[in-house]
Amino acid sequence: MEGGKSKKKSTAVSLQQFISVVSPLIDMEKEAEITASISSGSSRNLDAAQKRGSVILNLKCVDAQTGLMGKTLLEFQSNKGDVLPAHKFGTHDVVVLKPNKADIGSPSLGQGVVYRLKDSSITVAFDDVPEEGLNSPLRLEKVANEVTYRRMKDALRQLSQGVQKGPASDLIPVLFGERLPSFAKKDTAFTPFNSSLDHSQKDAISKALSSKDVFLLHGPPGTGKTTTVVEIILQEVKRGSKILACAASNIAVDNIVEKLSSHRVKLVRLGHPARLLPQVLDSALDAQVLKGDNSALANDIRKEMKALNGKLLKTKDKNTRRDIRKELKALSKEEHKRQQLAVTDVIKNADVILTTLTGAFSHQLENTSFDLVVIDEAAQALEIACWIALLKGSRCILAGDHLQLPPTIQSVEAEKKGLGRTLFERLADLYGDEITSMLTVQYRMHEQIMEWSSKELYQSKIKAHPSVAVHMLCELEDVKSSSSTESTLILIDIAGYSFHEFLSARVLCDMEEKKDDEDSTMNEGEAEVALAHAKRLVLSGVSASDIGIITPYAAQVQLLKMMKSKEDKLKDLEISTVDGFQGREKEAIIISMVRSNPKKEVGFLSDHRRMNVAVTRARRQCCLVCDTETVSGDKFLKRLIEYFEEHGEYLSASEYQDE
Ligand SMILES: Nc1ncnc2c1ncn2[C@@H]1O[C@H](COP(=O)(O)OP(=O)(O)OP(=O)(O)O)[C@@H](O)[C@H]1O
Repeated sequence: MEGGKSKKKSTAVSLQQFISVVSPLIDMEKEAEITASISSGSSRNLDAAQKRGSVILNLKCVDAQTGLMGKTLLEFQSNKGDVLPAHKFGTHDVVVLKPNKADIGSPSLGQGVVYRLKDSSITVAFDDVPEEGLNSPLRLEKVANEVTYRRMKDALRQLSQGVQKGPASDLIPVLFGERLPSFAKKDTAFTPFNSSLDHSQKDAISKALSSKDVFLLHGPPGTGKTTTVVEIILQEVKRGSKILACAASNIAVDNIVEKLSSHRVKLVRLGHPARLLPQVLDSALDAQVLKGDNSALANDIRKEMKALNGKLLKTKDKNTRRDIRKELKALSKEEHKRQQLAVTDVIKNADVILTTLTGAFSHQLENTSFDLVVIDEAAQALEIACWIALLKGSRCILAGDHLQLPPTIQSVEAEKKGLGRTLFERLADLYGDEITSMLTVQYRMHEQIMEWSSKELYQSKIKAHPSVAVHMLCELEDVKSSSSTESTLILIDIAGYSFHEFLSARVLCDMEEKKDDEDSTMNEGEAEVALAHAKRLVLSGVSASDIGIITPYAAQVQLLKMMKSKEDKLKDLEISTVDGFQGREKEAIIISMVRSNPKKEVGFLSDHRRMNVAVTRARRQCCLVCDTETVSGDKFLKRLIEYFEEHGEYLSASEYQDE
C-alpha cells in the first residue's frame, strides 16, 4: 500500500484530541501515586502506610556489599519473622532508608534503588554507604517517582510542537490517522542471522523491513516475539540504520540486550546499573565510557588535579597559589569536556541504543535522532511513554500482544477515561492487518494448554511447535510418572467443601473468600489446596523452582507466601500475582482463582486478558484451583472450566485432605 492522504477512519484520534485528553490524566495518575506514597498528608500514620504497602517497618541490615560500578548493596530482612510484610515495593523503585522510629518528615540515611526482592529480604543499591544508624531497627519508604510524569508531560509538549519539526515530523501524522502508512512495493528479502526462524517469524520480519513508517508485530504468548525483534534489529543494522530499542520495563530491555550481545553489533545500554541485569553490565553506558580514550584522558587530568591540589595546600606564595588555581580551573573545564566527549563518542558510535521508554528522555540522547525506534512489550506501555522514544525517530516498529494485560494504572478515574489504552491497541484498531503480522508458532506450551487460549483469543491461529506440542512434566529429568505428573490440565474444584469438613484436626479455615485490610480478596482453604498440589509435584521429583502459583489477588499472594514459609520443600516455589508474572513461564503453573461466594461474583477475573496471561505461563502442566460454581457465573470463565473438564483431570479438593 502506498502513502497518501488518509480518509480518517472513525476510530482515529487526532493529535489535538490525544493531547487534551491525556494531559489531565497524567496529572491524575501522578496524584494517585503521591497519595499512595508515605509523604502525603493523608498518610501520617506509619502503620497505616505499612498496611498500604508504601513502607516496610522494622528491618535489620543483614549484609553490605560493594559492586555495580561503585554502588553499595545493602540487604534488609524483617525483625519480625521470615517473610516481609505485604508491600508494594518493586525492583527498580526509588526508596529512602530511615531509622524505624524517625518522624515521617525526618531526613533519610540514604536514598537508593531496589535491586533485588525476595519473600524474606529486600536489597537496595545506594550511591554512598549510610555512615551510621545501620545497626538499629530501620524502615524503607517508597518515594513517588515524579520524574516519570515530568518526562511524559514534556513529551506531550514536544509532541504538540513536533508536527512541523523534529525527527518524527513525518511519523506523527501516520500514527494519528492523518496519512496512510506505506510499505515498499515488494516484500524485502533477507538472509537470516538466526537460522531457526519459523515461517511466521520470517514473514513478519520481511514485512517489518518493508515498512516505511509503522509496523506492528503481534506476538501471542511464547511465539518468539523478542527473538523476532532481535532479528529485525540485526537486519536493520546491516542496512546501516541507527536504532533506538526500548521497552517499558528494564527486564524487557535487558532481554533484548542479552539476545543481541552474542552478535557483532555496537550496542549500548543506558540506565542506572542497579536496574540492569548483571549479565548486561558490560553493555552499560558507564562501562563503555570508561573504556574510551577520552575517559582515559579525563582520568589523567583528574590525577594531575589531585597533585596540584596537594601542591596548593603546601604553597604559601600568593602568586604561585593564584597560578595553581588558574591551572586547576582550566583542568577542571577540560576534564568535564573530556567526560562529555567520552559519552558522546559512545552514543555516536553505537548502532543500537537500548533503554526504557522513560530513559529515552535522558539528556545523553538530547541531540541524537534515529532511523528506527523499536518498542518491545508495546502493549504494556502507556501511549505517552511510547512517545518519549518515538519523537526521536522517523520510523517505528512496535511489538506486543494487546490480548495480554495492559499497563497498570493506579488512578481508577484515569483508567476509566482511557489512560490505559495503548498505542499498540489504538493502531491495531486503526490500521489492523495493513500494518500487522501475527506470529503463529508457539514454543512454550503443550498444545492442550495452548488450544484454549488460541481458540478464545487468537481465532485458532496458533500452532504448537513439535518440540513442545506434547511435552509433559513426567518427561523432565528426575521426575517420576504419577497421576500428578502425567496430566497436562488439572481442575481442582473447591465448590461445596469447607475445609473444616475434611481437615477438622488441622487449621480451621474455610473455602469462602475473605477481604484483607486493603480490600483485596483471599481464600485460605484454596491456598492450602494449591500448596498441597505443589507438594505432590515436588514429591514426584519436580523441582520447586519449576513450579509457580499465580493468583489475581495480592492478598492471596501474601497468604500463600506466609503458608509456604513453613514448608522447607517449597522454598524455591515462586508465588506471584498474574499481573506480576506476565512475560514469565514455569514448567508447572497452579492458578488459585480465589473467588468463592454465593452471589457468583468474579470481579476482575472476568478480564479475558488476565486469564489468558495466567493459563499461558505454563509449559507442561496447568492446574486450576477454583470454586467452579462461583466462577461459572461468568460465561467466559464457564467455557474455561468446561475446557479443563473435557480435556483434563477433574479432582475435588477433598482428594488433598491428608496433605
Ligand atoms: N524459531 C524458533 N525456533 C526455536 N525456538 C524459538 C524460536 N523462536 C523463539 N524460540 C524460543 O521460544 C522462547 C520464547 O521466545 P521469546 O523470548 O523470543 O518469546 P516472547 O514472545 O518474547 O515471549 P513472551 O511470550 O514471554 O512475550 C525462547 O526460549 C526462544 O528461544
